Amino acid sequence: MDHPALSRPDTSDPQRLTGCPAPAKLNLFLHVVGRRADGYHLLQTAFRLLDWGDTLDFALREDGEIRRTNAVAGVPAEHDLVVRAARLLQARTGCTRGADIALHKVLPMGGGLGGGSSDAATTLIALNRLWGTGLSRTELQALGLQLGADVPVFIFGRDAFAEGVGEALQTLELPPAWYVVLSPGVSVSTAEIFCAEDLTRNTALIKIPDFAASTTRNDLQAVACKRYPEVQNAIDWLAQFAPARMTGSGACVFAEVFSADDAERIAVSCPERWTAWKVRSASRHPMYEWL
Ligand SMILES: C[C@@](CO)(OP(=O)(O)O)[C@H](O)COP(=O)(O)OP(=O)(O)OC[C@H]1O[C@@H](n2ccc(N)nc2=O)[C@H](O)[C@@H]1O
Ligand SMILES: Nc1ncnc2c1ncn2[C@@H]1O[C@H](COP(=O)(O)OP(=O)(O)O)[C@@H](O)[C@H]1O
Repeated sequence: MDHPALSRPDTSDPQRLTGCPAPAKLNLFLHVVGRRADGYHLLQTAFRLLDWGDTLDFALREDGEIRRTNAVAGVPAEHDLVVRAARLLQARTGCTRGADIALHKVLPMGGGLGGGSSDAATTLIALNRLWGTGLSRTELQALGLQLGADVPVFIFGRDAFAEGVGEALQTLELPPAWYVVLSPGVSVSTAEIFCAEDLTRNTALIKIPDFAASTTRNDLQAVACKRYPEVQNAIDWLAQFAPARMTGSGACVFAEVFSADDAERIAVSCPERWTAWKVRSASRHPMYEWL
């Protein structure tokens, strides 16, 4: 499937920010290298930002209320990371302003594309500007980590090599690339995959320069494929064209291809029961300069 590229928000009205992008990510590799006492896993992973994602609109409210103004299938407003992010920023800064928030969902949920986390990151960046709360990038990253391990990288705003639970970030300089991203039509719970008895949790540490050359993998892939055979089927199908692997805890799988034309050709030949997208990398978050 084709999709519009992400654009920059409209900032012409000081009372609102419309068309704020929330890009997807891929985990180019993901190694589980240990486990913390609280059960969270220590990782090494490479995050790649994509020129594809959700968009959000924010309108200032002076009464302090946080309202999501549209329905989102499968995500009640009170559970939405967007609403939780807005409340967290209020609590952290003592801000008495509120917002109406519209979330235009494009990314498949439970896909390992980080959609919910990116929505939350965009909310923190946008409201920090709309409310004039003035937190720095580092402060927002720390706040975002309270919402989920994947939130900080979207505030960091660049391709990154990540350690810790995904919050210790170093910039990665990667050449532009085209990908085919394929959703095998199942939604995978991140917690379910990390809790699995059969997950390998002791992969040896690598150094950043080894990343391209070394044999990396996604340690979560075998676990997800065992529980969701369609993920393995999707990898096998995509691997006919280029090396294919799962992103994050799944369910989406991806392959880097040589050109936009190759991506298009492969995406349109995807079996009907799945959905495939032609996607370009984005080396920076479109709102990177706001922090
Ligand atoms: C696997 C990754 C790779 O980028 O992405 P997704 O597949 O979710 O996109 C992330 O580590 C997911 O980050 P995120 O989706 O924010 O996870 P969180 O909400 O913080 O955690 C959900 C659950 O996953 C487990 N979890 C998550 C991250 C981590 N480093 N170790 C864990 O054990 C915990 O059981 C936690 O309760
Ligand atoms: N704004 C949001 N967008 C998507 N999912 C959300 C959102 N807020 C909360 N969630 C919850 O988070 C779960 C996983 O979200 P998502 O980020 O799409 O997947 P993943 O973590 O696999 O990348 C969803 O199934 C949903 O229950």
